[in-house]
Amino acid sequence: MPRWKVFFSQRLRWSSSLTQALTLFVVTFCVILPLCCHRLLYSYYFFRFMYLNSMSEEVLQKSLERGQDALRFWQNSSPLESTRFSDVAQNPELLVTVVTARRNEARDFHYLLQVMRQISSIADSCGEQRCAEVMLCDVESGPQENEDAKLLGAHFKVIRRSAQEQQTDMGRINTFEKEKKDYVFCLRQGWELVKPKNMIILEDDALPRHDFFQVVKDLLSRRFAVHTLYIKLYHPERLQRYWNPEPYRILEWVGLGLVGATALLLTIPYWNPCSFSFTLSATHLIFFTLYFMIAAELIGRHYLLEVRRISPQLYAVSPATECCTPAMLFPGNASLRAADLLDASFCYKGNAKDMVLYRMAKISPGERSHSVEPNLVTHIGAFSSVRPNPSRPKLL
Ligand SMILES: CC(=O)N[C@H]1[C@@H](OP(=O)(O)OP(=O)(O)OC[C@H]2O[C@@H](n3ccc(=O)[nH]c3=O)[C@H](O)[C@@H]2O)O[C@H](CO)[C@H](O)[C@@H]1O
Repeated sequence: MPRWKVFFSQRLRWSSSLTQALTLFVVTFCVILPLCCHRLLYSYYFFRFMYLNSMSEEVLQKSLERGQDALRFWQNSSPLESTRFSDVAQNPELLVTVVTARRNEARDFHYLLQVMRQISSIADSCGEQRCAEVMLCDVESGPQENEDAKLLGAHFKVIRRSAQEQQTDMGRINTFEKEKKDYVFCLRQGWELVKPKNMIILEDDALPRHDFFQVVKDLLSRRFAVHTLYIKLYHPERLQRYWNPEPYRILEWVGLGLVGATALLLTIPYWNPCSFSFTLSATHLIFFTLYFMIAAELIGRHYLLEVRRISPQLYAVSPATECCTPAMLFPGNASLRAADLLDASFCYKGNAKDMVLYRMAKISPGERSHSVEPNLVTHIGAFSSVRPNPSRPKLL
């Protein structure tokens, strides 16, 4: 064949491959995904300007209704029905301590009542024995009392920081140091009172999911748990993206792309509807790996993680991420070690207890910390009790 013919046929092949690739990208990323994902809150395609306000209002409204329901539930339930919770057994396999303070701005939402109602309804989900002993740790220090904690006093064991201790804190330390001291108090009291084999500390706006105890049980049966200072059971959804500085996520991302690309290239000859001229080659593998990686990030890693809920064994464990402590599992006597580490640091704005714990675990010899994904609790606290709030908080 003359050289000019070879040249042109090569150019034609290249340009046809390029056109196919471009068409695929445009159709996927500019048509199909925007159509499918524009209502997904944690997707890059989320139409914030159209849906954020209405979705935020809807979530606030639902939380308010759940709060009012929970209030009626606890007001109407006889203490006798739930004395099973107020008698806390010694040396339980698991103790759940819920840290609570009065929430003036979100009084009507009754976060604590919602959380305790959910815990009481899933506490028997582990088979014959109750999944955990449950305790409340009321750290309210203001002149008004924590009414929700008072109402629950008839159903659960409640421990309180002594008035004298709180007086010492008041006015002398900032909110974040006070929050840390409260947390340390609850960690130590829980341990001293019942000597549990493992402890969970929940913040009063962390609503456990239905499979909470099954997954915790599975985590505790895995070998890594023995050598762990803490396992984070929640990380904010908005920070779950691949494009975040967490090294293990990059591995997961590339792995996902490679698996998707290989599966596609191996199966394409059997179902190729448009007769694309794809064959298994390094260029195609790289192209489709990138294609799947971009798609996964744009759809939102959060939604891919949801698939893991199929079974407790599928929940992923990775090195701990920085932010937030709404739900923390302390295996063995780690709660005492964590209390000591927190006690040794001073908290202030920008250096709250979550950051301190994360950093202390990193620099303390022999200590390791982990996160589990997807989340085991839903964070329902739209209004913070330690930071200023907007009048109508948004979901993002
Ligand atoms: C979802 C999320 O990102 N939550 C984090 C955010 O909390 P938030 O800013 O959302 O504050 P929050 O109102 O959820 O309070 C966190 C916890 O502190 C308790 N509390 C409050 C006031 C007080 O004087 N003493 C006290 O112990 C309160 O009962 C709750 O259990 O920042 C905190 C650190 O500052 C923690 O890292 C929270 O996990």
